[in-house]
Amino acid sequence: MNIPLFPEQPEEVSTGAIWLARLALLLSAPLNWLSPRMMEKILSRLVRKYPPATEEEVKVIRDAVCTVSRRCRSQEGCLRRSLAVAVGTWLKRRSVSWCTGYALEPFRAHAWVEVNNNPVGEPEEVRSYSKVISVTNTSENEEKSQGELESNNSKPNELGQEDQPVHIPRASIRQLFALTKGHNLEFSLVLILGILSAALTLLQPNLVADIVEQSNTGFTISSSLVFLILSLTTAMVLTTIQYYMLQKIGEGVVYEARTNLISHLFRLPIFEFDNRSVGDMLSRISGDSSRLRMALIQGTIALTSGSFIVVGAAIGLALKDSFLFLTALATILLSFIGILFMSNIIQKASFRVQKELGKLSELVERDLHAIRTIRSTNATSIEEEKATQQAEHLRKLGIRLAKIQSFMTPISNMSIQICGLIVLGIGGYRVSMGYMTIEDLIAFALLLYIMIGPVGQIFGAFSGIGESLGAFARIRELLDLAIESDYDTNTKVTTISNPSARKGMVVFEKVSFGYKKLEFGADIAQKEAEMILKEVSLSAEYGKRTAIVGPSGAGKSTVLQLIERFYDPDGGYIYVDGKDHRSYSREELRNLITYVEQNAPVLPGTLRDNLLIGNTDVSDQECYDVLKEVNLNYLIERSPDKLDMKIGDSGMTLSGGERQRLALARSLLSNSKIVLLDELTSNLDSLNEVVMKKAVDKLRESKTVIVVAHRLSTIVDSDIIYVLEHGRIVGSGNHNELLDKVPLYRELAKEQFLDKVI
Ligand SMILES: Nc1ncnc2c1ncn2[C@@H]1O[C@H](COP(=O)(O)OP(=O)(O)OP(=O)(O)O)[C@@H](O)[C@H]1O
Repeated sequence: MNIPLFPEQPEEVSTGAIWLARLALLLSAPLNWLSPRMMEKILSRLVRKYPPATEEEVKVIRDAVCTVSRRCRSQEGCLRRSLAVAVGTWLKRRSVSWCTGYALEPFRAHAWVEVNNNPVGEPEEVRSYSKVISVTNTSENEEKSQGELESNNSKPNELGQEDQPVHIPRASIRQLFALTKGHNLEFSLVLILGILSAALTLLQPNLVADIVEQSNTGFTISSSLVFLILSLTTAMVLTTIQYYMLQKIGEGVVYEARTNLISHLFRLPIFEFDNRSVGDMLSRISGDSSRLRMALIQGTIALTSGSFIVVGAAIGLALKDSFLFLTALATILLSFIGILFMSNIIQKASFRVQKELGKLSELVERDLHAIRTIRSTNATSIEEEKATQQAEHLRKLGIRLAKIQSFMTPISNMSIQICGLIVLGIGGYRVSMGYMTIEDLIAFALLLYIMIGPVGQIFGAFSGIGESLGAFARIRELLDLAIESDYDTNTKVTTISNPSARKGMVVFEKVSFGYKKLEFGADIAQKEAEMILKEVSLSAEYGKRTAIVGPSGAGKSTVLQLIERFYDPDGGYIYVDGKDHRSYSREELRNLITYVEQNAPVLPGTLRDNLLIGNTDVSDQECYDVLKEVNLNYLIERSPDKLDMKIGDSGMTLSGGERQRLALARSLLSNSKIVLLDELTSNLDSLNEVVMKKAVDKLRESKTVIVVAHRLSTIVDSDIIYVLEHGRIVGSGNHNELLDKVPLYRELAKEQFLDKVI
């Protein structure tokens, strides 16, 4: 859902208002970078003196701002527009209130303008925003502040249809260099060093000219010679320091990009992982992040010392002969346009290389995970062939990129040579016509020579920046995805309460869900074929064991994933511990629940690490006790490292059954009220199955336990069993009741020789 924060088709306004809006947008632009509290301070200072605007006046400015600024479907957009309206009214010596707030869904934050506490022309929905900041137009005392915008000014995440990822995402140089924000001091130092070394370099031709002039009278150690040596060595030292500092900044930027990406990936909604490959994500963290360094170093050198030398030499050239200078400039500009065009192609080619590299990582990573299956099925050569083909494809793309890049150097060299030839040709002509002296032409050529290196540097930087922008675009593609909490709601969302959903219970009320996201406003009834769960109603009580059984693919694990809020239902309600489960923050909700996944994955690390995931407040003795309870005590007995014994990557050194028992041990240690166990006994022998049943029974005493199982022997004595078929509940009751009235259950029981009443 997109709330029209401001009208997308504003009313027509006068040209004067449009210009006022442009000015207001320009003046308010720097405010966009400030924290909401700072904005609040500045705006309240601005508006304090002036009388309040009328709603009509504000609407005119608002429509003008909406006409000038194109879109407003994000936090950033509404901030920009509402600030501009506030500044626009101030320019007209009027004032308004400026507010920001939280929306329940789908936006995290919103900003708007109020007159006499009424949002101007906003739809009803805005009233459901919980206000965070309000700057009033009457007195400072009335300024309200209810806390700061949470999660700082992180980039907006839009949820509209328009935001489908484009095929090749683009990133701008500004966005790339914004990564250096935390290194302003170092950057200023690099800039100063750049200016100093450029100044020293520009001095050198004059010093050489002096030395040549003085050498007419024989060689002497003149002050010019001393200065020349000094300027050469000082410039070298300054450049070394400059390079070192840039490398340092580069490392900082790579670190920043990497950590931002990692932290963002950890917070993406689960559905984002359904169609993305882990290998590709990893290559963005490792390869793409490293590529940012190159652009920053090359670009900054070119833009600091390089551009100063170019500007300084250009001024010198223009002073010597402006006509000749303009001719040289025209040739350089022409090749510059060509290079710019090629840099664009490099960016796209580099993006493709990175993307294919991601695919190769994905392929190898997947194979390495399934290495046992690959070996046992003799599929090594086939998989190797696939990886080789992908590497070959990558090689071809790399060569294509190299071809484009290698054009850059000859083009820049050729343009420089052409420039030199033109200067000499036209210069010679001008000397012969008496427009300039031969000494001036020599000096001109010398200055041009000094300029050549930095011009080449600048051209080269475009190639490097193009490549880094390709990599940065891939990083941004992930960073621009909304994180899980963006879809969060707050306590005010509590909608309908269900009297039967009491404390400690998990209740499903007509829950429908499909993995394929429905368009906004789509009728669920008409999309039944796409639904994995269809109007599922069930309830799991505290102190009882609730089982869900059914054929493979019926939707059993999906039920558990909805309770965890990995996905949100398309219809119906879920109540957890007496409340609509959307009324909790995800963190609160997950604190209430322990979830043991189907394959009981184990994190790489020690036995202790795995027992204490999410719950560090556990003593060693408790760990030993719980391991004994699940019959895993032999693990610590056979290893001298005890709880610190290492478990291989993904628990490879444990058997499937041991992993399941370890997962159960973890849930026995947790303090959560609700335990969800998905196929916990699939890998167990009958002895260990009995041990597990006992442990689950112990859990049931103080928790709500929901068990998903194929093997009916593990759940026949559950308090209530739900039978799920094709996403629908086809029966519920205890084992005996189900045998009697649900044919599917009877069939399942018969297959497992459990069709006897117990
Ligand atoms: N992330 C996903 N994206 C799309 N479809 C999915 C996803 N996860 C599961 N499905 C589909 O949803 C259906 C129900 O899956 P679910 O894992 O809930 O079944 P299940 O009853 O637990 O099966 P099993 O007993 O084999 O584990 C299946 O058809 C499955 O293919």
